[in-house]
Amino acid sequence: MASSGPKRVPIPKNGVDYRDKVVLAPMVRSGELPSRLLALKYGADLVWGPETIDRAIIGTTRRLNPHTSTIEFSRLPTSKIKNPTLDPENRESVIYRIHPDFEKGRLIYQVGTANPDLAVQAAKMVAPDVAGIDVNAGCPKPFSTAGGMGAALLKTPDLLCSILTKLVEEIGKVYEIGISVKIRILDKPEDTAALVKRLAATGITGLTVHCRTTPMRPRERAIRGQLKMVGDICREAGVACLMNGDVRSRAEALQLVKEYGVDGAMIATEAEKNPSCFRPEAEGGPHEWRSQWKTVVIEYMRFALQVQNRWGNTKYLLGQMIPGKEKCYADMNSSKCYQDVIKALKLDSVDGMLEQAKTVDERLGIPPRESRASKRARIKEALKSDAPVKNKKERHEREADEGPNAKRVRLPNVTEDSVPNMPEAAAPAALSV
Ligand SMILES: Cc1cc2nc3c(=O)[nH]c(=O)nc-3n(C[C@H](O)[C@H](O)[C@H](O)COP(=O)(O)O)c2cc1C
Repeated sequence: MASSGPKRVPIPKNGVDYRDKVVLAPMVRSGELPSRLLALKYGADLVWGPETIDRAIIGTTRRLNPHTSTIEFSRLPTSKIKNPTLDPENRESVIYRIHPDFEKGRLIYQVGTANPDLAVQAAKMVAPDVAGIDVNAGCPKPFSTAGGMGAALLKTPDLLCSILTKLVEEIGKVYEIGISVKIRILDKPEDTAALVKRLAATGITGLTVHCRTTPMRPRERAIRGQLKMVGDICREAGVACLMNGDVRSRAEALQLVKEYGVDGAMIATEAEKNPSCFRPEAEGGPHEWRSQWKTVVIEYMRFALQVQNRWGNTKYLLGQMIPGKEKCYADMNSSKCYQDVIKALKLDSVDGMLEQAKTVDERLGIPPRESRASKRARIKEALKSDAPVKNKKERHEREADEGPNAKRVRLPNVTEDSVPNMPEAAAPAALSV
């Protein structure tokens, strides 16, 4: 990889060298702990956590969860304050979760901020547990830019530089971890160049450039025309430069890094769908998604259960990883708890996963519920011989099967909603006549 240069900012003792790395991008929702662990398992060199706003992490309580061996930063949800009887370990209150063993030296915390003091306060909360702090200066969403955060910082370079300088002085140097920034390109290359020069002079050790301008939609092709220039400026300043935008695999990343003279690459959307994109070619490269998604999903489920991931997040990620055309996509979508989804994915016979799912449901306080798909299948089964006859042809067919005098008993008012939850084995008997 192109990592030689006239100058190199020294690598902090507890921090990371961003050079020669293919990394998982920061992704709200899609960058929670199980997703990061899976990316690492498949070979990601570093993982970014989802952007977490400074005020969200400030004031949280750090504790080790003995059930999962993870460090959790949590706060009391408002509902819990109103109702003190709620389970004190309610997962919904966890703002950020880290696996101190698996992520050691490889996790970058991304902060959303528009205020140097709050940025430092937030960074102090997690600094002993992470290898670097990254500032989000690229998010175009109104919830970020409205507060002057994310891509809005590209228009206030003085503020962005003061945030980075303060983080370098009060966090980077004190905790000896890396400080970096993630930006987007600006319309004019000369404006991007001027900005990157200023940022690189703040003492940061890494800079990621997302090769899209702020108004560009994710589906628009990344523009790589300014990339070499950004890489050159960073190298001149001794700052590692990661490229981002439309990188789909480790192999492609390595080739692009060479082509554009940057130090590494960051993958987002492809990793969300198929984290095996980080697999080295020597290990077979990425799985072919449409045919082998299940291999990846099984590994994901192992991590989700192991760290007792929030159910809603697990379901969301499964929605990204399972091709929409698969039959089990709909079943997964109607799942209401871990036990449901394990059955929907037909993983009940895999390594005690169903048992584990039961424990996790209990720990997360998710009441056992039957999915719509399973309920529908059960009702269909129970009503099979009693379904109303639609037309003459159907009646003839049925009479041929059962004889004209076959006893036909309709179940009164049995609808999908009126069938109570009951063990599947008990259902047909309860409905038989
Ligand atoms: C679901 C999702 C969430 C994202 N959240 C963040 C975020 O928290 N912080 C950030 O800097 N960028 C975020 N991004 C942008 C990505 O990090 C990345 O810059 C962008 O998707 C381009 O990379 P790609 O072409 O590989 O998808 C997010 C993207 C996606 C798809």
